[in-house]
Amino acid sequence: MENKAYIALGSNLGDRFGYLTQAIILLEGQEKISVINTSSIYETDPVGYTEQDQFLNMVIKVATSLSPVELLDTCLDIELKLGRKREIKWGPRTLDLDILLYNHEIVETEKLTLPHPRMSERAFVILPLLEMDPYIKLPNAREPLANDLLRMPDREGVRIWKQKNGEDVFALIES
Ligand SMILES: Nc1ncnc2c1ncn2[C@@H]1O[C@H](COP(=O)(O)OP(=O)(O)OP(=O)(O)O)[C@@H](O)[C@H]1O
Ligand SMILES: Nc1nc2c(c(=O)[nH]1)N=C(CO)CN2
Repeated sequence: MENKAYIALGSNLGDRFGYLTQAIILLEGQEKISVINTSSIYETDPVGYTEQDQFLNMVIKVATSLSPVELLDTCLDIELKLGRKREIKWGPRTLDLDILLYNHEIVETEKLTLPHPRMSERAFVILPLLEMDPYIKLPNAREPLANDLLRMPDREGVRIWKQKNGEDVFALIES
């Protein structure tokens, strides 16, 4: 499990907390994935398509022996298992899993882009990511990601919903 990846989770339909929890359990249940850290959970105003309910968002860090594309396919499978339907672009969803970073790799294919192309514009991604790794820098970036947050107008739309206490990865979803 030599590779490290960050995955963003989002849900704004139905039992939002239940979907995030199930996603983490299903990821951890994969033989080639181990969840090694989780952020707090944030409640966030919808971005892009704004006529929809608030999201719960969080970021997790995994160790994996899957390739980036295999990890993406696993995430897409889990989205489907948890009832994801693709209807409106950027619209409501039971579960969204986006791979933010995979080691320091840069990938630009039709199926997968790494780092995730919209991550540095999204306070609902950057805040939970910085909570876990405050000095993180994207591959090829000149400045740490924290500097992007300072320039961001929508960070007021991101509030802690369930604070992570302690170091145990599963403390958050078991409490
Ligand atoms: N880093 C990535 N993580 C997840 N999916 C990606 C990534 N790069 C490209 N994709 C592709 O994006 C496709 C569409 O993803 P999805 O429908 O979840 O988009 P979205 O979540 O609505 O919008 P956004 O991509 O802006 O978050 C996926 O099927 C996948 O092939
Ligand atoms: N607050 C918030 N807004 C969004 C989100 C999300 O996860 N959280 N996901 C989107 C499509 O990926 C579009 N807009």
